Amino acid sequence: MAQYARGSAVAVIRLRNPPVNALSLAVLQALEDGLKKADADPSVKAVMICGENGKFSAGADIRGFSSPKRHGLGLGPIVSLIESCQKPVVAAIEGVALGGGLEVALGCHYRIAHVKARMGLPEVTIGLLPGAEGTQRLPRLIGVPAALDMITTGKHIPATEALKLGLVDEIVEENTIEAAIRLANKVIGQPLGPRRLSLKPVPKLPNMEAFLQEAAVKVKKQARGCLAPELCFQAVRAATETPFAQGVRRERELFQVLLSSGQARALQYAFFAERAVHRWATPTGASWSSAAPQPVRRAAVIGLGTMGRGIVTSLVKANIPVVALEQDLEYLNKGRKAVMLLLEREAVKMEGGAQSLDFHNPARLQFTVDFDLLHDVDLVIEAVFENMALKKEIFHKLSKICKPGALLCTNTSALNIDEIASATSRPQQVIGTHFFSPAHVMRLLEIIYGRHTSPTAIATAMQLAKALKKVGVVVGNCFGFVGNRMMFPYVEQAVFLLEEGSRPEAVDRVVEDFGFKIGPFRMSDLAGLDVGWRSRQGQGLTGPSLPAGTAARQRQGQRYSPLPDLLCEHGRFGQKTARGWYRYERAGGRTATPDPWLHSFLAQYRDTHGIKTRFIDQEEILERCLFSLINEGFAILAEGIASGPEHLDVIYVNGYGWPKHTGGPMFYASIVGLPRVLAKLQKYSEAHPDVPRLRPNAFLKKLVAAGNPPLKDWMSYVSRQSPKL
Ligand SMILES: CCCCCCCCCCCCC/C=C/C(=O)SCCNC(=O)CCNC(=O)[C@H](O)C(C)(C)COP(=O)(O)OP(=O)(O)OC[C@H]1O[C@@H](n2cnc3c(N)ncnc32)[C@H](O)[C@@H]1OP(=O)(O)O
Repeated sequence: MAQYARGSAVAVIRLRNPPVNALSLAVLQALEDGLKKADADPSVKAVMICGENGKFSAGADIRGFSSPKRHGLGLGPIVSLIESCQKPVVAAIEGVALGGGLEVALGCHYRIAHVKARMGLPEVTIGLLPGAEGTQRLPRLIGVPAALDMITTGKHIPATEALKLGLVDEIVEENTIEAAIRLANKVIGQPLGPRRLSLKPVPKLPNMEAFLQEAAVKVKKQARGCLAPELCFQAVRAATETPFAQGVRRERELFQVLLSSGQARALQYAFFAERAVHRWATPTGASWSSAAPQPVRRAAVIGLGTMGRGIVTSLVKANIPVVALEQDLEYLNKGRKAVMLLLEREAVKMEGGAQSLDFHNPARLQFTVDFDLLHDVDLVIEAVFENMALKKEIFHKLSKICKPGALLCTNTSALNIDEIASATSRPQQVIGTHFFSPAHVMRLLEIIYGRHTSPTAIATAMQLAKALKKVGVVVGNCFGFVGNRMMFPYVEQAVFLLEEGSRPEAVDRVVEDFGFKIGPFRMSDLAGLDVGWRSRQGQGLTGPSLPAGTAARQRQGQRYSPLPDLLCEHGRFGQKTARGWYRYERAGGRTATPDPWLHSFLAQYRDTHGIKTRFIDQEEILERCLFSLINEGFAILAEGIASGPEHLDVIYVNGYGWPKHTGGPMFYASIVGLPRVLAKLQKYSEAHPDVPRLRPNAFLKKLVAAGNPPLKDWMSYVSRQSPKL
C-alpha cells in the first residue's frame, strides 16, 4: 500500500510493501488515491513521495506479471498523473529506485537521493522494458547515450553517478526525507512546466543516426538471441523520432510483445530461482533456516594457479584479509605477480581504486610458503590441481595446523569430498567450494557437502558466497557434482556427432545460435584438451594403463570416442598450442578458425573405423547435446543430489553460459514439454543403444506418466526411499 500523511504544507506519500516496496496493484491504487487527495486539498502546497524502511521501490511486483489477475498497465497513467500534478512533487530516493520505482521518480518534478541509493531500469534483465513511460522520459532527462546504456543493460547506478548524469537534482548524506521536505517547501509556487519531462525535447546529438545505428549493432550482438535489449533499443529510438505521446504508444506495444513472450517468463523464473537457492536444504534435514554461519574474518588460499589467483582476488575484493600460500618461492613469486596484476585491474574498475582494495597492506594480503601461518585463519580454500593424493596430503596437514573451528574448503570440480575429508580428523568441517574460471568474475559457487559436512559449514560457505557477491548453490557429492556431471553427456554427444559426420564449427554454431556464450569445442579449446586427457588417463580410459586389445571405440561395453585423446597425442591442446578443434593465430591466440587439417583428420578417422559420414541437421545436433544434459539433470534430481530443478538452472545459467532467457536446462525442458524430451531421447537411444546417457531417465519417465506436471511440482514425485545420500 501507500500511506498518505499531511504535515504543514507538504503531503507525504509513503510506498509501503515490504521487503522492497514492490509496486503491486494495491500500492498503485493507494498512490493514485494519495495524489488525488493531495491535489484536492487546498492546504497542501507540495507532495513528497518516499518509500518505507529506507527503500524507495524495487519496481513493479515481478510476481504480478504472471498473475492472471493483472489488469492492464497500471503504472504509466499514474506516472503521468504525478507529472501533471499542479503542485510540485519531490521524490525522496533512499535504498533503491528500480524499474517502475524509478519511473515513478521520473514522473516527479524533483528527485533527491541519499548518497548510498542506487537507481536503474533493470526491466531488461527480466525480459521486459520500462513500460511506464521510462523509455520516453529518461532520454529527455539524461540524453540518449546514457539512457540507452541504462535501459538496455539494466545496470544499477550509484547516486553519485546519477547526480553526474542529471538523473537526480541533489544527493544528501543525512536524512533524505527531511531534505526532500525542505526542497518541497522551497519550490512551492515555482513554475512546473520546465520540470515536466514529457514536455522536454530529447537532447540532440550531432550524429544521432550514426550513433543509433552503431548502438543497434552493439545491442544485438550482446543480446545473443534475447529479445528484450533489442526492443528496449527500439523504444528509445522511438523517443528520438516521435513526440512523447507517440513514443509512449510505441513503448506500450513493445512492452506487450515482451510481456507475452516466453523469454520474459523464463527470465522472471531465473530471477526467483536465484533467490530460491539461498534457501538451501539437505536430505538429512539441515537447512538455511536452522543453521547459522561462522564469521570469516581471515581466510587462506592454497595454490596460486589460475583458480587460486582468482579466488584470492575475490576475497580481497570482498574485504576479507587473505594469506596466500604456495609450495615454493618460485611458484609463490609467480603467483604473487599474477594476483597483483589482477588486483590492479580490479582496482581501476572500482570507485576508490587501489586504495579501497588496500592490497599492498600485508595485514590484508600476505604471501607465504609457510603452512604454519595458517594456524589462525577462519577458513582455508585449497585450490591446487585435481590430484586426490595431493589434496589428501594437504588436508591432513590442515587438519593438524588449523585452529579447531576453521572451515576447510576444497576447490575441486569433480573429486570425492568424502575421500578428501577422510584425510582429516574433522570431516564435519570439510566442504567443496567449486569456483568457476575466472574465479573473480564468474558468479557461480557450487557448494558441495559430504557425508559428514556440518550444517554450520554449509551455512558458512553460503555466507562466503554472498560476501564474494556470488550465487552459492548447495549440492550433494557425486562425480562432477551437478554442473560437470550434466556437462559430460553434452560433451560426449558433441564428439559423437563429429564421429558421425559433423564438424566442430557446425556443432558450435548450433549451440551458440541457441544462446550459449560458447559452443562445446571452442570451450574445450579454451579450457585445454589436456585437462580432460589427464583425467581420462587417470580413469584408465586411455594411455598406458589401457589394457592391450581394448577396442578403440568401446569402454566397458559402451561407446567411447578416442577423438579428443588422439588430438592430444598430436599435441593439439587447444588455444595454448594454437591447435585444437580449431586453429588459432598463435599459441594463446583466441580467434578460432576452422582447420582443414582437422577436417581431413576426421574423414580419415571415419574411414579407419568404417563410419559412414552422414549429414546431421541442426535439430539433431541441438537435441542430442541438450537433451542428454537434461536427462542427466533428472537423474541428479531423483538421486537427491540437488534439492530442486531451480538449483540446476541457476548453476547452468551462472556457471556454464546457458542462455538465461531460456531459464536454464530444466525450465527449458518444461517449456519444450517433458513428453517431447522423452520421445526424442527414446528415438536417439534406440539409434545409439551403446550410449547409456541417451537412455531416458526413470524420473523423467515417471513425470511424463504423471501427466507432465509443472516444474514447481516435480520434486513431489521423487521417491524418498532412494536418495543416494
Ligand atoms: C497482481 C499484481 C500486479 C502488479 C503489476 C502492476 C503494475 C504494472 C506496472 C507496469 C510495469 C511497467 C514497467 C515496470 C516494470 C518493473 O518495474 S519490473 C521490476 C523491475 N525491478 C527489478 O527488476 C528489481 C528486482 N530486484 C532486485 O534487483 C533486488 O531484489 C533488490 C531490490 C536490489 C534487492 O536485493 P537484495 O537486497 O539482495 O534482496 P533480494 O533477495 O534480491 O530481494 C528481497 C526479496 O524481495 C523480492 N523482490 C525484489 N524485487 C522484487 C520485485 N520487483 N517484485 C517482487 N519481489 C521482489 C525478492 O524476490 C526477495 O524475496 P524472496 O524471493 O521471497 O526472498
